Amino acid sequence: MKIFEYMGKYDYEQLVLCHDEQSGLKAIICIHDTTLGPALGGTRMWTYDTEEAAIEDALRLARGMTYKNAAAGLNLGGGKTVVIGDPKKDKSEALFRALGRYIQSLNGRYITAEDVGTTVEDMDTIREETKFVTGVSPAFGSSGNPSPVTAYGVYKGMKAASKVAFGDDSLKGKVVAVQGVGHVAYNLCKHLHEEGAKLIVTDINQANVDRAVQEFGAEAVNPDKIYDVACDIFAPCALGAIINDETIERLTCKVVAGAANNQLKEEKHGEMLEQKGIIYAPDYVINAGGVINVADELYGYNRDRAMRRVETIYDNILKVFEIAKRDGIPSYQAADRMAEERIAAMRNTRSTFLRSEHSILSHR
Ligand SMILES: NC(=O)c1ccc[n+]([C@@H]2O[C@H](COP(=O)([O-])OP(=O)(O)OC[C@H]3O[C@@H](n4cnc5c(N)ncnc54)[C@H](O)[C@@H]3O)[C@@H](O)[C@H]2O)c1
Ligand SMILES: CC(C)C[C@H](N)C(=O)O
Repeated sequence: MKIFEYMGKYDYEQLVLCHDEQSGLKAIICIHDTTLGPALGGTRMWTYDTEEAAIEDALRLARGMTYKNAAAGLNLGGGKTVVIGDPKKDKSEALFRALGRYIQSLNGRYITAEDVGTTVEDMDTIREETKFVTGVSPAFGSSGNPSPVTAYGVYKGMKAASKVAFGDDSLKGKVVAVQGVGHVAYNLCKHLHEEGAKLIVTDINQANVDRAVQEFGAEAVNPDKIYDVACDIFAPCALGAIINDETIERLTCKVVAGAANNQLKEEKHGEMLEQKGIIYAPDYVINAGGVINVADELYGYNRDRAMRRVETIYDNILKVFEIAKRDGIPSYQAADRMAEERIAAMRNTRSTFLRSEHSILSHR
C-alpha cells in the first residue's frame, strides 16, 4: 500500500505508529479529519495477519468515524486506534497505559473509546494516563458500555427505515432476521421483542443463540442460512462486508437495518440493494448511538441529554431517504452527501478568524 497516496486520496491528516517493547504495544492511531472538532473513535484490538492490514484498517475505520460523527451532528472529527494483538491473550495494564500515554501526547486531537476487542475496563486503564478517553466506567461519572445505547439507536433507525419501506413504523408482527446476537443485538432483540416483532437469530456462539431463544422466543438458524430466511427486515449485527454479490441474491427482506460497521462489501452493493427494491439504512447513520452516548461525556455525562440525541437517529434516517429522493441517488450515497455537506459548511463557518485559535497572538 502506498500510504501517502492513500492519505492524499481521502485527505487524511495524521497517522501515528506507537510502539512499547516491554508491554508489547504495537498500535496505530489514525486521525482522518478534524474540521468539526477533535477526532473521536474507538480502539480496536485484533490479530491482524500483517502490519499493513492493521494500518489499512485504522485508515478505513478512522474515515468511517468522520462520516459517522458528522452525520450524527456531533462537533467531532473522525479517528480510530488499532492495537495489534489478541484481545483474549495479549491485554495488560502496561499495554493500555502505554497506549494512554500516546493518546495523551496528541493533546486532545484524538479521543478514544471502546471498539471490537476492547472493554470499559480497558478504557478505565487508559484513563490512568489520559483524559482523552470516553466510554469509561459509570463510577467515574462516565457513560460505561455503549452497546445498549447503540442498540436503542438501531431500533429507532429500523423503525424509520420501516416507515419508508412499509409506510408505517410499527414493528409489531414484522419478522426480523438478526445476524449475530452479541452485545448490541441482544439489546436490540429486547426492544424488538417488546414491540411484538418475530425474531430469527443466528450466531457462531451457541450460548448467545440460546439466550435469544429463551428470552425472546426467537427461532434459531445456522449462520449460513440467515440470508435465506423469509423475513421483512435483515439486521446485520456481526460482521462487515456481508452485503455482497453472493448474499444480495438470497435476501428476501424489504429492509436492511443493523448495527454492523461497513456492511456493504463495495459501494456497488448499495446500488444493487436499491435495484432490488430493498431499503438500506446506512450503517454509520443507524449505529451512531454508541458514539453519541460516549461523546456526551465531553460535556459532563448526562444520560437524558445523550438519549434525546440518540432519538434523532430516527429523523436522520428519514433525512437520508429525503436526500436520496431529492438527488436520485442510493441511500448510502445520500448519507455520505449529508455528512460531506455538513463538513463543508462548517469548514467555511470555522474559517472566520478567532484570536483564541491562533497561538501567534497568544503572548498578547
Ligand atoms: N458495541 C457498539 O456500541 C457498536 C457501535 C457501533 C457499531 N458496532 C458494530 O456492531 C457489530 C456488533 O457489535 P457488538 O459490540 O455487539 O459485538 P459482539 O462481538 O458483542 O457481537 C457480535 C456477535 O456476532 C457473532 N458473530 C461473529 N461472526 C459471526 C458469523 N459469521 N455469523 C453469525 N454471528 C457471528 C459473535 O459471536 C458475537 O456474538 C460490530 O460490527 C461492531 O463494529 C458496535
Ligand atoms: C466511540 C465508539 C463507541 C464507537 C463505536 N465503536 C463505533 O464504531 O461507532
